[in-house]
Amino acid sequence: MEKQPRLLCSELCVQRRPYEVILNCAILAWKDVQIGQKHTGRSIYGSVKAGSHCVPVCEIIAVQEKEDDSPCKDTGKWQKVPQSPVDCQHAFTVFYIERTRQHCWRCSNVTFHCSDQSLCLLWVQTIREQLGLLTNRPKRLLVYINPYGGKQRGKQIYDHKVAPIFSRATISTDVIVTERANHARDHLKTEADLKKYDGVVCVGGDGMFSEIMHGLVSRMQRDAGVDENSMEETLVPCGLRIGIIPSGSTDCVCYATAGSNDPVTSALHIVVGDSQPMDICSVHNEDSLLRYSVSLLGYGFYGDVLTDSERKRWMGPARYDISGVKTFLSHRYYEGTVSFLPAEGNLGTPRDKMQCLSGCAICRQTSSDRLVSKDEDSVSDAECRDTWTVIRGKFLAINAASMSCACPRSPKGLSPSAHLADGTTDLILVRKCSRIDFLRHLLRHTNKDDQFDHSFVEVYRVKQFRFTPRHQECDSEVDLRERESGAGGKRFLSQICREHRACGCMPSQSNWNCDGEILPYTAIQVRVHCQLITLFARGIEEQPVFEDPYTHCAI
Ligand SMILES: CCCCCCCCCCCCC/C=C/[C@@H](O)[C@H](CO)NC(=O)CCCCCCCCCCCCCCC
Ligand SMILES: Nc1ncnc2c1ncn2[C@@H]1O[C@H](COP(=O)(O)OP(=O)(O)OP(=O)(O)O)[C@@H](O)[C@H]1O
Ligand SMILES: [Ca+2]
Repeated sequence: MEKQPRLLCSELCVQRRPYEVILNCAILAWKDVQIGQKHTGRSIYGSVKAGSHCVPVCEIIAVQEKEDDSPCKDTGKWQKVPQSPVDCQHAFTVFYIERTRQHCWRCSNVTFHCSDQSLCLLWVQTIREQLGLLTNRPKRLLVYINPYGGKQRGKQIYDHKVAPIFSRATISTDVIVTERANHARDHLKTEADLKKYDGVVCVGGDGMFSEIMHGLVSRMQRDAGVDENSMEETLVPCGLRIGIIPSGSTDCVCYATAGSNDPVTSALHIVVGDSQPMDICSVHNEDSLLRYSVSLLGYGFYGDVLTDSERKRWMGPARYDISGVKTFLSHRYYEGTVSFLPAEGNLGTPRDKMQCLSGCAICRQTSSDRLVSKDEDSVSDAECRDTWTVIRGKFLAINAASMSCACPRSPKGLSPSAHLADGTTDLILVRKCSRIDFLRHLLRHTNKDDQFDHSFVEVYRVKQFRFTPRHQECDSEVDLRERESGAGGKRFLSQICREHRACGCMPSQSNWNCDGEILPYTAIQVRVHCQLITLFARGIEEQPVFEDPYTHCAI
């Protein structure tokens, strides 16, 4: 990293030891002057080895002056801190982000004691000025809490873990505790004065996130006069960022965008004003929009798990495991036709093992391509090229994963290489197979083995897809023939019905699981809308890099 000009450099006391403290516009660093040169290379992430510490300014949460004669933090006793080497009566505390286990962040702090008040004020003022330059940080948030999501701890989590962080960062909030399902969605769609806010936060699970996303996306389209029902329309992106404080049963949107489902980590991503664009699928039946989806659209296995689990909501998160085992044992398969428009260009493949990490090159490339060609994903162009692929078959599961869908149950997710913001979804077709093979496939979602490496599994990266269940294929085929051949159509109809009886299969059908909601139709048409919303997140960070913290702190 290039050396930045110093804004301040002083000798201050930390825990009664003298430290050389430096602030430039990129970092705050402090080094124990007695340990001096002995330190070795180490993490850029504010760790504490060898008496040297370094925190990027963009990861400082706040700075606060300490009252005179307050109890010394280090001893807990009321006392005047010793005068040597510097007088320590005047002090200020810096609150900053510290990385802990597995992508989790914590709010840490350090108190610097100064020789005189003017020096203390200078430090406080200069750090505040630097923080003031970080214009991506939200100042006013609208927060919706679902008190009944997950283990029903949403309110408690917000009050005890999140509100104190927002208040430390001087973020003002309007908080609404929801009173019914769709309360948040409807409020956002019709009532909320969005101009007052820099972002919207939901406290809950994927269902609650879905409410917020539907409210905001619909509001944007309505205000812009865009018809959401039409698949051909280019939707207008949302201006407000969305934060997720996870307290649901699966929390897959939070887990796949932050790397954990930890409420404090999510609150800190909001405070520092992170931005992660995200794709959204619109799901249609004929000329009407059914819903939007950001994570899983699943027919067959995941549809059946969800349908069964809805009757067991009272069990909390365990309902998915019980319904999962039950659905697995029932081993139902479904017939139908899947058609899709494959993704073109350098968008990778679902089996390329290129995980979508923070600053992902594929998603960044997609962003810049979109700036060049605004019309790049227009439906009519694609359809004109007539590149639809059609697959008929018997399936245990048809899944579309617009992101990895990583969650605590499956840390690498349904499609480990799916991208958050590339304008595509990964279509996973699991054909009819034996129970033991299906179990092998499911088990691979929980370990390092490749869940797509089975003869009965196919996976495609697509921009649009359609599904028609077999019984509707018959109907539409009949309709078409009847229309085409007039009276002769009646003969054709009876022939199809005879064939159907002969094959002995009951026209069974499943439901679509759309991000945890059941869709009322089985025949659907889906289109991916690239980067329609932005979250307060940064994607999953790579493991820390090691570097000399004091002089070459990489940021
Ligand atoms: C043997 C162990 C196999 C474990 C396999 C685990 C695979 C888990 C994959 C999870 C993918 C989650 C995708 C996210 C979907 C969310 O938009 C949605 C809303 O929150 N959640 C669900 O639909 C909730 C979906 C929850 C699905 C749970 C499925 C559990 C399957 C258990 C099968 C057990 C077979 C045991 C045989 C003896
Ligand atoms: N006050 C409320 N009363 C009843 N239901 C509500 C209320 N507020 C929100 N909901 C609904 O509760 C449903 C589930 O909420 P949420 O997503 O927070 O938890 P979950 O289902 O346990 O978690 P996940 O979606 O991660 O599996 C959502 O679909 C939401 O619409
Ligand atoms: Ca995607």
